[in-house]
Amino acid sequence: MTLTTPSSESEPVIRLTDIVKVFPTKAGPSRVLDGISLTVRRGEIFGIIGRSGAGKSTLVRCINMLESPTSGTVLVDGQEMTALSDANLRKARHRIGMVFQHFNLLSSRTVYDNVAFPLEIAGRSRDEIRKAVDPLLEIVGLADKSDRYPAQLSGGQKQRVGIARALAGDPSVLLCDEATSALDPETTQSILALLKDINRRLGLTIVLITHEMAVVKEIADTVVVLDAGRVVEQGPVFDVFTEPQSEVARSFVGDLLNHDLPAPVAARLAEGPGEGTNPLLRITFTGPAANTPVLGDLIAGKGLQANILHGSIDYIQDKPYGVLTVEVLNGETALAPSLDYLAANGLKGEIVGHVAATRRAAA
Ligand SMILES: Nc1ncnc2c1ncn2[C@@H]1O[C@H](COP(=O)(O)OP(=O)(O)OP(=O)(O)O)[C@@H](O)[C@H]1O
Repeated sequence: MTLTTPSSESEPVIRLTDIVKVFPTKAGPSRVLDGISLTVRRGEIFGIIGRSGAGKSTLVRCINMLESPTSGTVLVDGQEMTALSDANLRKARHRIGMVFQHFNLLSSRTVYDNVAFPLEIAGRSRDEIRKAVDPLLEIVGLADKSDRYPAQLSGGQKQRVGIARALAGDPSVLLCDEATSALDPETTQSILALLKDINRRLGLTIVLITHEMAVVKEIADTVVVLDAGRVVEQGPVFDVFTEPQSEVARSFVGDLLNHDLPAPVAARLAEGPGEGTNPLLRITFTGPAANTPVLGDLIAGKGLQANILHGSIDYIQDKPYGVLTVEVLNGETALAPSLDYLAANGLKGEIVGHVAATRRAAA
């Protein structure tokens, strides 16, 4: 096994071009996917996020052709899925593993037999099946539970079986449809860690759809934001988190990174600048600039007198991202040089409002 790191130079493994899906409904045709084009590169974890009804499940089902697009092309591992005969499509699907929100295990089969199932269907011998299944149960940490039935497992253990089963056909791509949505936060963490481990150790490309930005933030390299069947934003997870461009991405990111002012501070917001108010300065730290001793420099070097009101620091793809909101007590003299200092050091400084002053600058 080799450790792999995806990069923008990795070859494309999935390429969707102008995918449209129209469902007939009683109320008339419903255009659920409206011209989606995207590229997933080998070895990356690719997140697709959107609100309920955005078209995520339909899109992911178009990748393995459980749903056939009304128009557009689906290329997986060099094969045009949209042009295959039924027999060749069945073969091509063996190379695409899928993990479901509700596990979809066979209740009358043991853990071992659930994982073995796709290999039985593919006509493998008992010996071949054992050689494939035993290491998979090791990878997902269920080697000691191979004789149990699904009803005797926790939700997280069931999903581990689902993941092992999806890996049984030695897929080149793993599709995860809300794989952690039915799990509690702690179990979610352990399943995400397992997916990340599988991605890194096996170099397996993973596409995961979710409505939770925390999931994307935890493990994805690239993210696409879907809204009403269209891609409204896409890019490296760090970029989408730190500079979201679309309204949908902003609302997902805002919820998670808590940019909003805490209620007691918001209650002090004044209509605008004026007598008896102080400016609120928000400083955003990203990447290497996060290691600059900003506050010390501003206070000691620029004479800033500031009251810290709110702050957080987070790590996205192991890179720090922080936001600090301070009330500036001596804005008339220190604000301009402070903003210049921030700009010169590659940090974002912005005035996000004014609050009724409760303290004045020390003379
Ligand atoms: N077979 C179908 N016939 C008609 N409409 C459908 C069909 N399947 C899905 N839809 C509609 O397509 C839209 C997108 O559904 P989809 O399940 O892809 O969204 P989603 O983003 O995965 O939502 P959720 O997070 O709630 O699962 C919804 O409005 C849904 O009602």
